[in-house]
Amino acid sequence: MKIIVKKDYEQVSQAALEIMLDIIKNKPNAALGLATGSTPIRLYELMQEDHLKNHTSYKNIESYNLDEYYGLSDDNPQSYYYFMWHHLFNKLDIDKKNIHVPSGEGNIEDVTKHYNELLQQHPRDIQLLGLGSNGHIGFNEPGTSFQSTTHYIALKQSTIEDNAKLFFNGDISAVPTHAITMGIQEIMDAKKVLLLACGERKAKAVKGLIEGEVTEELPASILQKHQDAIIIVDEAAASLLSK
Ligand SMILES: O=P(O)(O)OC[C@H]1O[C@](O)(CO)[C@@H](O)[C@@H]1O
Repeated sequence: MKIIVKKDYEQVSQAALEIMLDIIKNKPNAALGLATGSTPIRLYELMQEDHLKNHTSYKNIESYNLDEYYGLSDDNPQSYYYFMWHHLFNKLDIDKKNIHVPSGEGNIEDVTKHYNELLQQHPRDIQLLGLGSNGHIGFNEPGTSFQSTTHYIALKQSTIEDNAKLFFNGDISAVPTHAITMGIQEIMDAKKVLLLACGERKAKAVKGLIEGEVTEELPASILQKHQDAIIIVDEAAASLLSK
């Protein structure tokens, strides 16, 4: 694992941009594993700015998102599909048919089977990740098997509380209690993994991820075993690291 500590959120986002652009420019048909949450928002803005200024092409880029709330349709402003359009895709020249987000509706078995098959057929060149304050990646909550593939999961109360900030007026009662998430095995299948974490609230999970034992109780710790994982954190998120 390569650990990069940057001063603040802006510098974390700039460093992440360089890594993303390196892939996109060198492989115009790259498959990107993308994430939601508040952390990648600035990175996505920078990608949009770069596209408008430098015309980096996304015409043949494919995207595969980590997760979706169960019970929300694509056009629900609180869905992750909508989030991705709003924060990233709307300003890129990406082909709509190359955008993939697990469906938050329909028969759970069908939805998970379909996404599993899709991921098997399209290995990701990079997987971008945020980090839950409880150490989750995607919506793989503590206790999820490292062998998991796409599945339906009940969100922990702490995740519901953390994520309420992205809902209208921070309304916790509006946050769905379940989600469909890419599994840990599928995250590990990506050629490169890029995890971003900022703020003091993430410091404990960052310490566990980097210095703790590899355990299903802290899902992100599995990244210690990935052959090309890059962790970029700001000083606040790095504050509990011993070196
Ligand atoms: O970046 P934030 O807002 O702290 O949130 C991270 C969250 O986003 C996600 O990446 C959603 O997929 C989860 O891993 C986590 O719940």
